[in-house]
Amino acid sequence: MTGDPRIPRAPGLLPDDGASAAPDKPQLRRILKERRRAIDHATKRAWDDRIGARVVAWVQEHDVRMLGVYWPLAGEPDLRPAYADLAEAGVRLALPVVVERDAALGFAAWVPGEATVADSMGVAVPSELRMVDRPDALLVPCLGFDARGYRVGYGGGFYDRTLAAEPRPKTVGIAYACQQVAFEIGKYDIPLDQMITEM
Ligand SMILES: Nc1nc2c(c(=O)[nH]1)N(C=O)[C@@H](CNc1ccc(C(=O)N[C@@H](CCC(=O)O)C(=O)O)cc1)CN2
Ligand SMILES: Nc1ncnc2c1ncn2[C@@H]1O[C@H](COP(=O)(O)OP(=O)(O)OP(=O)(O)O)[C@@H](O)[C@H]1O
Repeated sequence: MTGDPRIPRAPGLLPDDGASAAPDKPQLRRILKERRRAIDHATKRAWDDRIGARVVAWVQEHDVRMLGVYWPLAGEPDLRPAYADLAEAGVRLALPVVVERDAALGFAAWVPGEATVADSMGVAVPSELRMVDRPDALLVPCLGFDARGYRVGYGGGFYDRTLAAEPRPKTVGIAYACQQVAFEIGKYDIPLDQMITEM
């Protein structure tokens, strides 16, 4: 995936060349959250539209029956308009649910427009939980990612644990291009199949 033209080098700080001293993970998470916060509202809306259109095209190309989506948290790309298009095209959707602290994520069926409530972690989940099997493909929100598709998340390890069990679902990392960084890979890290950004 190194050669994917949709994964450009992020400009500025933290070149993804392995040459500079890597900041630690908490520091890296702070930097990445700041970068995301610095994106102005109109730009974010335009980027989210582009990412959403690419997600719809990817889902159609890969014949996905059930897609694990995410409800946007703190500056993550908001792809809810694309979710509505996908549902209309017959794709079943599911939202991730933290069932236990140190476990894989669960997934609950969700239809756009259906009511949600904030769970104990502040993440929106369907008010009425209809749990389903792990979807055949997942959109994975990334706080950071590298050229090989490795991901930095919020640190709970939820997606890593979710992807540990075979057969693995297809995975598409979702992030803005400015979130590409170099970092040290942990032993549980599994690279994503593909990244989709606005670039
Ligand atoms: N949109 C979205 N949903 C998701 C995830 C995610 O990364 N993004 N998750 C991926 O694992 C799971 C939830 N995991 C979470 C892990 C940590 C924190 C957390 O530390 N939140 C901070 C606030 C973060 C911020 O404001 O930037 C906090 O509560 O203090 C939240 C959710 C399932 N759902
Ligand atoms: N497959 C796994 N089995 C057991 N523990 C795991 C597994 N994957 C991750 N973990 C645990 O989760 C912790 C957090 O992982 P990491 O720092 O990679 O989180 P993250 O990918 O940034 O977060 P998240 O996936 O929640 O967004 C790891 O230190 C590890 O202890």
